[in-house]
Amino acid sequence: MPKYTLKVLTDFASAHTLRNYPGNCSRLHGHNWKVEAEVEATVLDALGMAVDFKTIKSLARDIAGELDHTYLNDLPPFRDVNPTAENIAAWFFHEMAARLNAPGVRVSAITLWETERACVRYTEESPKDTPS
Ligand SMILES: Nc1nc2c(c(=O)[nH]1)N=C([C@H](O)[C@H](O)COP(=O)(O)OP(=O)(O)OP(=O)(O)O)CN2
Ligand SMILES: [Zn+2]
Repeated sequence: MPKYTLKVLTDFASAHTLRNYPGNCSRLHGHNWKVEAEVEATVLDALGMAVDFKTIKSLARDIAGELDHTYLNDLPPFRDVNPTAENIAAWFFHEMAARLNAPGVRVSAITLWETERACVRYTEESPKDTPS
């Protein structure tokens, strides 16, 4: 079966502190975060598109916009959850999945670059991928 993986890029700038971190990342500092959002589909529409890039760019930008120029620790999702790259990527994935309303298309991965040298890629295994 064919599989199309589409990827769009966006970014945001925000500050955070890592609670209980044994080092200087527990101090206030900021990053220019980069987000790679991937969605996958197995079928194309009559135009030959899995989903319009404009649709997924707009979604990714809207979600990134909620984080842009904020202090992440103050936002509801990160008041009790440390705003690590891992937790931000997972939150972004779930926000994107909840808002993507295109038949036969699903969010497959969010890669979040915290610096130019470090990123996390968040995915979710479907039950059929899990060994029994
Ligand atoms: N697994 C994770 N490790 C770290 C995270 C994280 O979210 N997940 N976050 C941090 C800090 O936020 C920190 O700001 C990152 O700093 P660092 O990796 O030290 O980046 P630098 O570019 O400043 O440092 P170099 O050592 O020069 O690469 C830390 N770890
Ligand atoms: Zn940091």
